[in-house]
Amino acid sequence: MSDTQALAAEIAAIQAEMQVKPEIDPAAEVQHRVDFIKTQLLNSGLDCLVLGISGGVDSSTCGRLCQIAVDQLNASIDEKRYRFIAVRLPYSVQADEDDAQRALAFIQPDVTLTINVQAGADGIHQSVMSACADAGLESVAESHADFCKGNTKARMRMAAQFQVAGLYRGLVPGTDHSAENIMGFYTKFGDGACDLAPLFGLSKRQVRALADHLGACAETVGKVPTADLEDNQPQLADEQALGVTYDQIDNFLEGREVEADAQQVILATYRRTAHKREPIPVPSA
Ligand SMILES: Nc1ncnc2c1ncn2[C@@H]1O[C@H](COP(=O)(O)OP(=O)(O)OC[C@H]2O[C@@H]([n+]3cccc(C(=O)O)c3)[C@H](O)[C@@H]2O)[C@@H](O)[C@H]1O
Ligand SMILES: Nc1ncnc2c1ncn2[C@@H]1O[C@H](COP(=O)(O)OP(=O)(O)OP(=O)(O)O)[C@@H](O)[C@H]1O
Ligand SMILES: [Mg+2]
Repeated sequence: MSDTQALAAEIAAIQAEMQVKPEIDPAAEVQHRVDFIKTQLLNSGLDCLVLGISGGVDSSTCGRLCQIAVDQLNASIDEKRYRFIAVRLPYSVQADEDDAQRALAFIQPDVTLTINVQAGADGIHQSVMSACADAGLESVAESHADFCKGNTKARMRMAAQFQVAGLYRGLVPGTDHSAENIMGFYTKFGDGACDLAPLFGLSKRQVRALADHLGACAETVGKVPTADLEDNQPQLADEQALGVTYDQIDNFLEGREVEADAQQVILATYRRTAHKREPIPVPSA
């Protein structure tokens, strides 16, 4: 096989793994994913869904799908057994809190909780930093420590959601879709940790199309994606961190033309983050 053929085969395999369709019917995708959520909840024997709502388009869309799913389940048994619990998880005060409130107004969750993750994230960060210093480990650049602390914030959010799920017999959906999945653009065992991933198989623009179909307002549908994890770079746009645009990632996923340099970044990032998509390695028997 020539290098060109090997590259084409690798791209085709990644596209198949990511399961993104070149075109979608948003109404059909909504019902398909609502049915998926209902099946997962029924099969679990549990009673609720617990999801962090940031104000971004991913959690707005996933949250609305969850609320529709529990509404449909309750209607089918004519009883209010199932609930969707939306969780606001600010680190102190969130700069784009207005967007989060807009998202909640769109989702209309059965229950909304607000859990400030600052004390937990700061506590573990400070304990880690002083333990490393006390042990004489070399100091790391302030920017790198802040980046790592950002991942701790994501893991605090994960811990909070799973505690609520434990308390009230719930599942934790995740908001990872294929444009994030291909780039490994999530915190391992942070927002990447979930019981089900209803948005998988969608590109970012397809997530926006579902949000629009569901009736989200233009601000939510078009909101600039941000992980907003770093103290030193608040509201950093994902596209700046990724080095490619979501349009370029979506074009790759949907099998459209992609500029050569963007394709290189996508492939290199996919390979580097393979460990996040693999099962945990174990020794052979
Ligand atoms: N080759 C390898 N084989 C097995 N494991 C490997 C490994 N390389 C790293 N690891 C492990 O993985 C860890 C690194 O992964 P991780 O902790 O995730 O950290 P990392 O991938 O470095 O950072 C997460 C990235 O995702 C972004 N993010 C996070 C959360 C939400 C969003 C969003 O879109 O909103 C984006 C965040 O801004 C950042 O750019 C290492 O510390 C190590 O434990
Ligand atoms: N401040 C927050 N409050 C509640 N949940 C949060 C918060 N920040 C992140 N999350 C959770 O972590 C998930 C991953 O964040 P991510 O930024 O990828 O999604 P988003 O904010 O919904 O959309 P976008 O990627 O467009 O910003 C969110 O979907 C949400 O479930
Ligand atoms: Mg976000």
